[in-house]
Amino acid sequence: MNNDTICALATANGVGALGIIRVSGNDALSVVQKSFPGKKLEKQKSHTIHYGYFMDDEEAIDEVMVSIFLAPKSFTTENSVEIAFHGSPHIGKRILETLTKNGARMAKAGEFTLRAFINGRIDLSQAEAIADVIASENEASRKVAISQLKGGITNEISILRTDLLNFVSLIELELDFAEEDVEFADRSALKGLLDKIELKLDSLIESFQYGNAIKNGTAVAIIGKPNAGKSTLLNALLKEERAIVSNIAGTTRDTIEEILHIKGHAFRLIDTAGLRETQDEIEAIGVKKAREKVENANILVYLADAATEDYSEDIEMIRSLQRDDLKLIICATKIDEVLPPKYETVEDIFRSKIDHDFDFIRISAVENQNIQDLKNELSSYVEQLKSQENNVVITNQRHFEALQKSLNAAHKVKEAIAFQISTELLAYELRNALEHLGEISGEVTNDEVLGNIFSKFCIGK
Ligand SMILES: Nc1nc2c(c(=O)[nH]1)N(C=O)[C@@H](CNc1ccc(C(=O)N[C@@H](CCC(=O)O)C(=O)O)cc1)CN2
Ligand SMILES: Nc1nc2c(ncn2[C@@H]2O[C@H](COP(=O)(O)OP(=O)(O)OP(=O)(O)O)[C@@H](O)[C@H]2O)c(=O)[nH]1
Repeated sequence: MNNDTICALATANGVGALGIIRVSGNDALSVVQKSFPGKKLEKQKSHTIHYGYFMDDEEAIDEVMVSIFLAPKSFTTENSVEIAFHGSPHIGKRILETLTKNGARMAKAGEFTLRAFINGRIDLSQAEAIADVIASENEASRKVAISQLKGGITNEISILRTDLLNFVSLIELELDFAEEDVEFADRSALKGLLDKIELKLDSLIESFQYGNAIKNGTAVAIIGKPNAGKSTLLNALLKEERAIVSNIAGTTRDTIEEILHIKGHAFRLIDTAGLRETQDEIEAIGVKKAREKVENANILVYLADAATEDYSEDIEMIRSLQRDDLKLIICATKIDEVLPPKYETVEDIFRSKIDHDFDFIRISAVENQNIQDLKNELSSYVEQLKSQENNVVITNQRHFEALQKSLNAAHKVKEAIAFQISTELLAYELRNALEHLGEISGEVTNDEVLGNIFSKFCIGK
């Protein structure tokens, strides 16, 4: 690790009452001292705050407060200084320029947190939790991020790792004494441990569904034939919400999403850009576009006009879209236009033709009938994921993948035991399981993974 002294704006880039610049590294105090002549910073105690003017040569840039954190008692564990200035972006820029002249360099994205990780203050899952805390937008996401920051996942996993490590040592001992044909590691005890580990990993892996709902929201696709009432329903759902329209990069195509909050959880109502095109085009795109829309959705809300007679196309569409992990809600729309017996028959038609669980709701978007029922139904999807929740919820794709790989290796160890495959293979898969668990806390890692994680941080974090 290099010992450069780094600096960056820690607050958001824009006008504020105050702005804060952080400086971290061996020379943090002397770098700031050059511009803060009033007080001998080296002589001050850690965690003290000092008043004065920040100078560029003879020129006073701003009246500031300087806070000192002496190694190892700082976020990065290095000497750190924070400069709180009047929140003008111009002043922030002048101070950073001066610090650079004084011998600091501008920090890269995530570099403060990277240092906190490399210097052992936090593990990798905690570093990721910091990014999640910053990104949290509601109580649900804040709570899981803080629990992860406090070491939630690492604690769960380190117990499993310790037990596994124990067996790895015994198995390696067997390999060392291969000639003698002894068994140090009790196979049935190992199998017992693996059962326990599989259970734990299974439940952590399962929690990712809820974690994902918290972190990214639940994706809802609204599909139906032209004129079924999709736009009208969307407007009815979003009535009291300020619709946030976002372009999500990285998906195969541009999708527009409108965010709907129900009981503290976010639902992303997915719209594919360009779906509302001319009539010809809608017919041409049909199933293909609908499939793209539903591909990554958790819930499909299918709208069928209660006033029509023939539902064969709707049924065909639903059949071609249905998947086991997709919650299906069929809505008979425009019920204000028909008499009750009619929508009873609509439900019967769908019930007899679709061999997939679904909820059926009759709505009128125009008269705002039963829109709340639909919201409740959406909400119950998340509530039901939550009820499977364990204490620790996985919200991170990287952790999810590491847990899956570890579970896979655990399965293979069990196979190796059951079929009495070589001790070498057993040791190999055990180490594999261990290594994948270690990836989560970063005990096992590589530069590419680190680069990937920290480059996504903002500058100054
Ligand atoms: N001003 C300021 N506020 C901040 C941060 C910061 O860097 N600066 N943080 C940055 O993310 C977060 C808090 N995280 C921190 C973690 C550890 C230490 C620290 O100095 N720990 C020492 C001393 C602890 C003590 O005095 O009890 C230590 O643990 O040794 C500081 C901030 C949020 N608020
Ligand atoms: N009576 C009644 N009319 C409705 C209702 N919902 C939608 N409509 C009408 O049905 C027509 C089509 O509604 P849209 O919301 O544009 O339907 P859509 O599915 O978005 O249509 P496309 O954009 O062509 O796919 C409009 O004239 C709406 O006013 C409803 O609940 N009751």
